[in-house]
Amino acid sequence: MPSTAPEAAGMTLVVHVAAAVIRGEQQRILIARRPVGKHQGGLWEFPGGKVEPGESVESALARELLEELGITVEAARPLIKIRHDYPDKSVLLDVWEVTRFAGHAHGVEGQPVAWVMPEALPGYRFPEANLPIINAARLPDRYLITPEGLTPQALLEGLARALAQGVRLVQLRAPGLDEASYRELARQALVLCQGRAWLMLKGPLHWQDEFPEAGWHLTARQLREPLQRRPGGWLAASCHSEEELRLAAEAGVDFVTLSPVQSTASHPGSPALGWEQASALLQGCRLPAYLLGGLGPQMLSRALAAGAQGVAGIRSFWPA
Ligand SMILES: Nc1nc2c([nH]c(=O)n2[C@@H]2O[C@H](COP(=O)(O)OP(=O)(O)OP(=O)(O)O)[C@@H](O)[C@H]2O)c(=O)[nH]1
Ligand SMILES: [Mg+2]
Repeated sequence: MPSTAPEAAGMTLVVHVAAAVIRGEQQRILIARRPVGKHQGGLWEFPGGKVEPGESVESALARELLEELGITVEAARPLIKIRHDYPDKSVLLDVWEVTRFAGHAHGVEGQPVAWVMPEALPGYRFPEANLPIINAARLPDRYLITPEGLTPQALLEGLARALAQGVRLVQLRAPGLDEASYRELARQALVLCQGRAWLMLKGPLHWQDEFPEAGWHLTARQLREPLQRRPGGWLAASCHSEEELRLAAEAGVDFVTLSPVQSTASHPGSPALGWEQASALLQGCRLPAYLLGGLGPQMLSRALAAGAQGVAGIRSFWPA
């Protein structure tokens, strides 16, 4: 698709930028240092540059990475799009994950480059717009939500199987359990997940202090309550509308689920968004978002094309 960059959105000129999260060995990611004197100079960045008029974002990405790093892109997929207003400039960062490339990556323009582990990214200074990119680069493309109606024992057994299959992000959802049983289950699940996957818990925010290693997944209702963000684990939220996506962004959550994309057995009463509306909502959302609701792993490429971080699932992701 031809680019409209720089595009006029109302009165604001938005500079369309193609940027790359380049994966190398051991999942390391290439970052480069912006020359002092340039916009956001001296900070680290994901390599890339402006999309030229008439150029597609994929061509721009390939051209910029050849110019700046001397590499040829062989495989890439959309990761996240971030619209950001700096005091002096508005950008649309169109970020792609480069999963395969040829050539030896080096700073062609003399800029320092570094291959860093995803979890080390938060230790580098990036431009203000980049935080969601860092989160998107660290998060996996599948988010498992545990099915309801299972005993704690069955939940732990299923969780162990899911971890063995490589699941890296899990939400412990067990609405049928009383509070004490849920908290006990959470403690055991955290032990299972340690060093293998991130565990997201649900419940009142004052429980968080009991589970410092856990992430927290807020309900849409909790998004409307006063929120105290704690340092440490991930903070996520369940969103179903444009308003909730906006509240999540304002609350500073790290990622969201957007649901229901299709109608599901677990939530029969909720009207589905459908793919078209889900994609439209993602266009306006700067946070990594997992699509949820009647989707399975086979819908991953469609979700990525719609602008999602990936797919979240309950039954379809639960190991048999
Ligand atoms: N490449 C890149 N640009 C970023 C990032 N984050 C961010 O805010 N930007 C902003 O996006 C714009 C694109 O910048 P660029 O300087 O790379 O563009 P370019 O390669 O075409 O450079 P040029 O202006 O020297 O031709 C800049 O205003 C920059 O500050 C990032 O992670 N990577
Ligand atoms: Mg550049």
